[in-house]
Amino acid sequence: MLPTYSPEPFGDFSTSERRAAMQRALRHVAGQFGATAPLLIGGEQRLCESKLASHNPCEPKKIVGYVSMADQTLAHAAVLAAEAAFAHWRHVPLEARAQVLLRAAAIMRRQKEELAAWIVYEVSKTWIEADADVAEAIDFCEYYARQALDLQGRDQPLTPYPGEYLQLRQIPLGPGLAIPPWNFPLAIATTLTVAPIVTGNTVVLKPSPRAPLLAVRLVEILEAAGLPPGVVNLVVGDDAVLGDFLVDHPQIRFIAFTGSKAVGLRVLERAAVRQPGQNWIKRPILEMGGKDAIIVDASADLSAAAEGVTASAFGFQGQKCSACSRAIVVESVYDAFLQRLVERAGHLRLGHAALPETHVAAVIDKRAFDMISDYIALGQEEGRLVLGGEVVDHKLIEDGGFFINPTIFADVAAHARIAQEEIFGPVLAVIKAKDFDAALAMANDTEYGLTGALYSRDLAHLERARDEFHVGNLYLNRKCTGALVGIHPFGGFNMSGTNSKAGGPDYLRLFTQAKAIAERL
Ligand SMILES: NC(=O)c1ccc[n+]([C@@H]2O[C@H](COP(=O)([O-])OP(=O)(O)OC[C@H]3O[C@@H](n4cnc5c(N)ncnc54)[C@H](O)[C@@H]3O)[C@@H](O)[C@H]2O)c1
Ligand SMILES: N[C@@H](CCC=O)C(=O)O
Repeated sequence: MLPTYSPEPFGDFSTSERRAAMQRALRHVAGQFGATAPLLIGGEQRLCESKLASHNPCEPKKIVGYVSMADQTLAHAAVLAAEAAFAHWRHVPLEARAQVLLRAAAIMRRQKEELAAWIVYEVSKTWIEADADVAEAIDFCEYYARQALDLQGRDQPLTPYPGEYLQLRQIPLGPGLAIPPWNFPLAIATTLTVAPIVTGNTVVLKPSPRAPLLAVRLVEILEAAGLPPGVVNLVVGDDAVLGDFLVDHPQIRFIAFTGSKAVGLRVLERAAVRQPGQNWIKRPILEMGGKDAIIVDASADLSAAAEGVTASAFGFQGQKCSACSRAIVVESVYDAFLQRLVERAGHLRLGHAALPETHVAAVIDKRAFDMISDYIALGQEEGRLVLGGEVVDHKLIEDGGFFINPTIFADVAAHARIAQEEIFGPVLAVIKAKDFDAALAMANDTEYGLTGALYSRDLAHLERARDEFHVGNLYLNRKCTGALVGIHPFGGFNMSGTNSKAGGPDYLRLFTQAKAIAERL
């Protein structure tokens, strides 16, 4: 019998052993820089002539590694491999499928620092953020292994009917796509891949070209955990070449996507079109962006609120869908809160992700750097700069890293562009509300609805937030990032996606279809 699920503890880097282990892992991984990883199709490693380089955002001249790049012929081969593997994988006993996830979790646990080190270098997460990414990947494997045994290991209860033997079975869908974003390169690649396979589906995993190496690591781990050939196939390449091609492919049955609103909506539209030879309705599972707000009311503990807003806005450089990008503060405490916030966020240290003392490191790449810089320029017109703002010109930094200071604009109007559009960087808009009602209305007045938080000691306000704050993940008197698998099922409303609730009790159901069987006795 499996022990009860509980989330993987976070690394405690205050101990000298853990710090030394992480330093060793960083050196070990740096020693492997520049290697070329193959694609994996039908269990065969495929090295191609064209290669994608993955750069360290803190030192972009350093290439962390290369991955072979697929063209459409190889992408097609990957879909056919997933289709072929489905014929046998769907019949592999559930316990054996769950075992693969449990073994993968055990391997990840053994390689915890090494995986975190790859994340530090590939996407520029600080130690604690990288460690949390690995812990979440482990949690997804452990949690879904148990959930699958619950969902598919027994027939679902039905109302008895005289003279009939009744069953309701959850069966897999078929071969599908897993399309993760770059910002949780291990955790989200893991949830989008292992949830479908444990329920008997097969997968073509197409990671973001901005962070392909952790997907390579994931596939290696799944192979080492005993996953048969073809059950997960890895293709990496240009979005313009592979994106629409894979989404449109007639043999694809479901698309598990996490990323931006624009791409999510594109996937949704294209998936709705029936292609020649396609005998099913494709099932899109889409988790998209956010414009998440933290409300601070007149009764709030302002120091706790400043701490929570700082962590939510600037953790991983604000590059989380859950990041707080709007602090909505009631007039009577606005100045006092702002002062505490600026003081708190002003202590954040900008630096290389590989250094343990760093709080905020580089953003993912030049494209992100330029886009965030444009929003900072716009913020100068739309608000009053109270922290940061000067974009650190990457040319001025010796290694050319894409560093941007934590930036806060105060007195931003609720409908300003920096208060409505997802910036996905370390930029926070602080908005004044005349009272709690106005604050709640502003918080809900966006096209998104992913995370939100309220800092308050007023029981009536906390109750109103439970009822009226329209977000998929609501947090009361705590930060709005850091959902834990099995504890805070994650996914939003409105343009934030289809509310799939990764790490929740219904998630696996999205990768199955229900078959009702009645036998006359
Ligand atoms: N709601 C969530 O759970 C969640 C979690 C993490 C990130 N996000 C969101 O993801 C975004 C950041 O990630 P990103 O920059 O990688 O997003 P993105 O939309 O640019 O890319 C997401 C994935 O889609 C792929 N892609 C791009 N064009 C495609 C196409 N035409 N067809 C198919 N796939 C295509 C990318 O290569 C990548 O793998 C932010 O908006 C963030 O809020 C949401
Ligand atoms: N699940 C993560 C966010 C994932 C999006 O980037 C959190 O809860 O902070």
